[in-house]
Amino acid sequence: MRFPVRKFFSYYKPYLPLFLSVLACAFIVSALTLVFPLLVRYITKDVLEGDLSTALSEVYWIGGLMLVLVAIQNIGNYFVDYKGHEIGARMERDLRSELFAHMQKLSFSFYDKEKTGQLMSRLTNDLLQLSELYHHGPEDYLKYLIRFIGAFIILFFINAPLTIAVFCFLPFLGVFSLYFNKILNRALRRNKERIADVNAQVEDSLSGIRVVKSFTNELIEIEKFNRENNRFLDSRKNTYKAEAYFFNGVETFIQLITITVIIFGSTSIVNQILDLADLITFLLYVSFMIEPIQKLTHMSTQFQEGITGFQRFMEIMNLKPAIDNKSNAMTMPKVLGEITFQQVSFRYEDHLDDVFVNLSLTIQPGEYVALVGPSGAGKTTLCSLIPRFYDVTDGDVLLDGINVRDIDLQSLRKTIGIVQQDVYLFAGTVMENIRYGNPAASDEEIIVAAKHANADDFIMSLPNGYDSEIGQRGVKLSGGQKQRLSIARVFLKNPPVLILDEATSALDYESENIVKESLEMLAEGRTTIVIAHRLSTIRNAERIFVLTEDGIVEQGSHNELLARDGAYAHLYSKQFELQI
Ligand SMILES: Nc1ncnc2c1ncn2[C@@H]1O[C@H](COP(=O)(O)OP(=O)(O)OP(=O)(O)O)[C@@H](O)[C@H]1O
Repeated sequence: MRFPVRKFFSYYKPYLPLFLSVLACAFIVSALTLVFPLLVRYITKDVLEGDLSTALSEVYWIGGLMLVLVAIQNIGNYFVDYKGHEIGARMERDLRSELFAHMQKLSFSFYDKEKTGQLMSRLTNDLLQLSELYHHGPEDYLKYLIRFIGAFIILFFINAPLTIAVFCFLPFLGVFSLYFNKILNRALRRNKERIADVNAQVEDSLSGIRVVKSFTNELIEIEKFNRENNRFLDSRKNTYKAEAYFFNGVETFIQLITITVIIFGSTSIVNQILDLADLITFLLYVSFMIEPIQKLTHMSTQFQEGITGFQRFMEIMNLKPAIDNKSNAMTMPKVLGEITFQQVSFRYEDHLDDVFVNLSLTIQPGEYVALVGPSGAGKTTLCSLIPRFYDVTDGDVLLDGINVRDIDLQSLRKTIGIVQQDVYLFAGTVMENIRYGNPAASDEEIIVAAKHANADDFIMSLPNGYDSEIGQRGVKLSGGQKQRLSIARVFLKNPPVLILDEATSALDYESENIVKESLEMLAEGRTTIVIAHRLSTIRNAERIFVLTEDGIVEQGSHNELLARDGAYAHLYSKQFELQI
């Protein structure tokens, strides 16, 4: 991936005035640094040429001048350090926010492929060195470039042949640095991938800690973690090896430069081409030239980390959401809730087989229908096409006769409420979790929704009522209680279309009855699609669709389908036998 230079620099835009003042300050500080060896040269020449009384008085005023310069430099450095770092940190914050906002837009198909822990790593670890790069990058390069060019000019005036001898090493040093920067970039990129794998492993193991413990598989998890941790160590070892080659290679060049100056300088003194004061000044300016090389070499790891972090940031930013709004997407006015699948075919990305082909069906506004069929037939998938969690491979899905692809995504998804078997609650209070259904709802509306969902009684029995913390993913609640909170959330959302995907299948008999009651209330006046394995729960559906790998093979009421003695009757009798 080529480094996106323009995009990288675009993040300076909001802070340009402040950043330019930091740069100007860095410029002044660097330029002032160049004056010091000249002052030293001035004094040394006076002392060496024997004019001691003048030298002494000049030492005082030059010393005073140096103090003033040092004070200006330190104030300037304080401003550069503090404000420069602040700007860098702000920019890193901006990138992180932008990445998170972008991730929110990416579609299900993206999340099907990516591991959560790795994405977390991109958001945190990867961006950590960016503030340093944004701050130190331009500022240090400017600072050191000024010193370097300044030192070169002054050196050239002191002794041109010696300066040229010193500069002969630089092209080699340049090629050497470029080569190792490439190797470092690769090594640091691998580091980031490996730490992302470690994060993914932690996320996976800790999210499933209950399963780990119930199977007493802690040792397996520790082994898996250690494997990733060791891979991270290996990649770091490679990075340190590259760094050691690089740093020491640069040091060798620097030593060669110093030795050259000493040998050529000493012979020049012997040949009376150069005096001692010039040689001291020369050595000071050479150190001025060398210091930038050393500093930039040692910072190159940080810079490269920032660069690889930015490249990995751009990999995600360049991804377009697989499902997005059309430019002229329409906002739905009042939705009646008619749902039509027209010759719909669907295949998951990277999969060879279609989940269904040429499937057609229509659900009337306000109708209560059930979707049954063997596991893996595609019931959940079919329902996920209505809110466009995935787009059809072929055919159309219509809501009130309008193609869902033509509807603004927010507007479309606002019309659909989903209650699943797998309830996801956020760490926070009961109130906050129900409010998720409608962030603008008042406390009173939330309590009404909870009452409709048969949740008010148990909420009031919690230590802090609606303000009780429910723990990560709602661990402090029972399955039935979590389900009732999720139903309250949908009551609050008040959508005209409802999808109940195995909403009661994980519950015991008593909880199931309470939840069923609230679901029936929720379904009133809405187009409702119920996905159920337990056929006894959908007997009252107006129509039942039987979905198998051959598509919709039957539809009708419970009694009609039993009378037909086909697939549904077969499924039903199988379940009935099992229950006996
Ligand atoms: N995100 C996904 N990526 C790839 N394939 C998937 C994905 N989700 C489901 N599938 C596959 O699509 C097919 C249909 O799955 P789906 O969950 O829709 O079936 P289902 O009828 O709802 O099953 P169940 O009754 O067991 O919940 C299955 O073969 C499944 O493996």
